[in-house]
Amino acid sequence: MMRTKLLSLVPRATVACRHMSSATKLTTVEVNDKTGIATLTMNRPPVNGLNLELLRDLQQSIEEIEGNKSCGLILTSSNPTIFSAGLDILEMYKPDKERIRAFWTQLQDVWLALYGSSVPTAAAINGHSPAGGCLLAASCEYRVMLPKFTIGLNETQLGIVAPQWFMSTYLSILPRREAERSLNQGRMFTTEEALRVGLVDEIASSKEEALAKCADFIATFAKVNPLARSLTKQQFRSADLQQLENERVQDLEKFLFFINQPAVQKGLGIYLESLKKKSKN
Ligand SMILES: CCCCCCCCCCCCC/C=C/C(=O)SCCNC(=O)CCNC(=O)[C@H](O)C(C)(C)COP(=O)(O)OP(=O)(O)OC[C@H]1O[C@@H](n2cnc3c(N)ncnc32)[C@H](O)[C@@H]1OP(=O)(O)O
Repeated sequence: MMRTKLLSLVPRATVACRHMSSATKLTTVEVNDKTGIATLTMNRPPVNGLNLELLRDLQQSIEEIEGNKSCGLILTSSNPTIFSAGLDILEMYKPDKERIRAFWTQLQDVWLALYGSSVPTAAAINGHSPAGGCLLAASCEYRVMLPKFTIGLNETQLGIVAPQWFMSTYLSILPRREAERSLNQGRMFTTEEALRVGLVDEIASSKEEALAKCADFIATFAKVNPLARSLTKQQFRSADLQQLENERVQDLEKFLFFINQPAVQKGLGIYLESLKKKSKN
């Protein structure tokens, strides 16, 4: 907060972008002084796996952006080929009892903050975006993706089940038939396929272009009354948000029960091994 206040004293002409949060975190926030748009970058090598710490930083950054009166939020990644590999499977495989509770609760918080954000949101998807990575992108209002990557909710391929609020997020973008079929299949879409079904809105040839297209989308609201816009967005999303708010505890217990099933643990172990083998080849 102190940092933000001090930065606001710096004459505007001298800085094009203000770094609002520290690079020691797993996320950074940069606010463009010209457009007022905040870019939130995930930075957890090697694959932006969503572990407890990255989720905490994501939530703090979203709150920071909500609090600093930014005109919009663009979510992206510092990794040139991976937006996010989704939930860090190591959080769910042979989990620590207390930590896994905190982890899932934090994921719920991030989704509530991002899906329910009062500012316009867009994702510059500059790399692969499976499962939890897709959830983050899909929680935004607009998506621009680079070619030759993949995106989708692939949970069933791992022998796990996307909970109701993952499904609601998909349903806020895709026609019901497409959402149901691709979730059942655990389908990963190529960039071109994602554009065709409407999972992404545009394709860009570079990260810079993706960020610019996201900024253009956010700029479409420049002349719209911000309160009217955000209350309208809230009305569209409130049923989904309320459902998770009302069922948070049950959702956590369902997750814990499911993830601790021996068959699920065995499946996650095999999947992790296959990822490790692949990375060694
Ligand atoms: C009645 C109804 C009941 C309902 C109940 C509901 C209960 C809820 C159940 C649980 C729901 C959970 C929802 C889960 C969501 C998820 O997000 S699960 C995660 C899914 N993610 C993936 O499948 C992606 C896996 N990764 C990849 O496909 C690739 O890594 C990549 C992202 C395409 C990148 O490829 P590449 O650049 O080639 O990198 P790699 O060499 O593959 O990986 C580098 C190292 O990173 C490790 N790694 C990759 N992904 C993950 C990950 N998600 N978690 C942990 N670690 C990961 C990989 O193993 C490599 O590690 P090293 O070998 O040690 O280098």
